[in-house]
Amino acid sequence: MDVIVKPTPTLNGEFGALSSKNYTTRYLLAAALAEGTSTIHFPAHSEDSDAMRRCIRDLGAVLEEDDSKIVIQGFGSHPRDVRELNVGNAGAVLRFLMGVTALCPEVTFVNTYPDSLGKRPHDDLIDALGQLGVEVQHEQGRLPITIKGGNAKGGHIRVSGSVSSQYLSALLFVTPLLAEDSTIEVLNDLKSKVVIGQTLEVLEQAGIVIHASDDYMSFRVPGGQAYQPQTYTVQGDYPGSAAVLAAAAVTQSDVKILRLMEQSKQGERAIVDVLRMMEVPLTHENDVVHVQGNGRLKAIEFDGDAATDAVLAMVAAAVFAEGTSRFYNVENLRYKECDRITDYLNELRKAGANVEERQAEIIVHGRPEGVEGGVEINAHFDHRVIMALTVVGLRSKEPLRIRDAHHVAKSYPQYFDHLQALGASVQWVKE
Ligand SMILES: O=C(O)C1=C[C@@H](OP(=O)(O)O)[C@@H](O)[C@H](O)C1
Ligand SMILES: C=C(OP(=O)(O)O)C(=O)O
Repeated sequence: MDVIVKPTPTLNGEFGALSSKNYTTRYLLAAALAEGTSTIHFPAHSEDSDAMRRCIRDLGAVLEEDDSKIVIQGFGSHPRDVRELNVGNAGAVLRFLMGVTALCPEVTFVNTYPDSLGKRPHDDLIDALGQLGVEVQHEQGRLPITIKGGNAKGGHIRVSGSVSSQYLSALLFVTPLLAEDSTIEVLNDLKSKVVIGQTLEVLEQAGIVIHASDDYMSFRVPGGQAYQPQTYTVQGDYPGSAAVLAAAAVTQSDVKILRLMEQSKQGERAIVDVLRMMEVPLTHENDVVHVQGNGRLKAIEFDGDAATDAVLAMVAAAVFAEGTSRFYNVENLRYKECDRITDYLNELRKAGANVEERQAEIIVHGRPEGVEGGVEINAHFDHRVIMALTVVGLRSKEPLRIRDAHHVAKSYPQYFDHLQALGASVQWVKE
């Protein structure tokens, strides 16, 4: 399915933010790893969170869900012996479960998105699992991947953090369940470091003890622990909301998004500070972000690693800013659903934006007068490319047609409904 995005001068209205993808995947996993019954209120519904639901069910968890909560009977440290798992296109789900299946005799993760997740590297995690005595079969570090676990006991593990924080999160989820204590040493840089704060927060809520250094570069994990069944409540999602806030920033708007916690550990809450630095009129009080956009924005410089999943939305806003913006320290955007630097900037250029790339930087020469539009956009299987190009389309002179926009459902299936409710001219069309 494609979406046609037409120029839309004004957006008005309010709605509750979608539920956080990162917290939903973590709570589902923590509940599955507990023996006993856990409840998760307001879990996210999207392809990625559904992938985690499907896989923990396959591994032996029992799930019962109604409109507002999911009740999970976990399998504790004894997942069922399954042959295959299908994580769809969900990177975090794959990596977390590659860790957990170190407890299983033999599981194959199948490759259902060869052009997206199928291209992403997992070498650093494969290497770390090898240090735990887990045999991993793989295609040059990529899917399909077979994990032959069952013998992992714990010990000293070194893992590189220079490509993704998800490898470290995977180890933090599984090592507490191993018989012996573990120490984890992070080599090189740790990208998306703030996300580790979310992992540690959830582990602590599940009663797991981890001793982390202040810089998150080394960890001591006592073995033989048990996840406690818990009641969790999922907070609103900043990465998805960032795109709607960017849309409000580039139009004449009066838009409120509710349920966005000021004290959240989601790094992407930086969208609020970034838009403020761009001089977009907004407030953030009582978990409500209120944007009263006037369409005028100022260029900024920003370290994107702190807010990795909101950078594309920030860049989309910068397309219309006065001056040149620079988003630096973003190399790991290249290892996501697509190459979010080269592929994304190619699509932005098609739409008429003036952008430049470096290996680890995106540079945007703003065009406050608007961009031409009138072209077809390749989504590259990437929900965040789809959301960001939609922001650009709202302020293009001619409509943008975003091909295969249904991939937005990876994280935010209601994105276009929410925008329509605000008055955006967006319309689904069959190919
Ligand atoms: O741990 C997680 O849930 C995630 C970590 C981040 O990935 P990287 O650590 O690869 O940057 C982020 O982009 C992804 O959407 C979710
Ligand atoms: C990169 C993302 O997800 P994942 O790595 O889990 O596929 C994302 O949601 O933008």
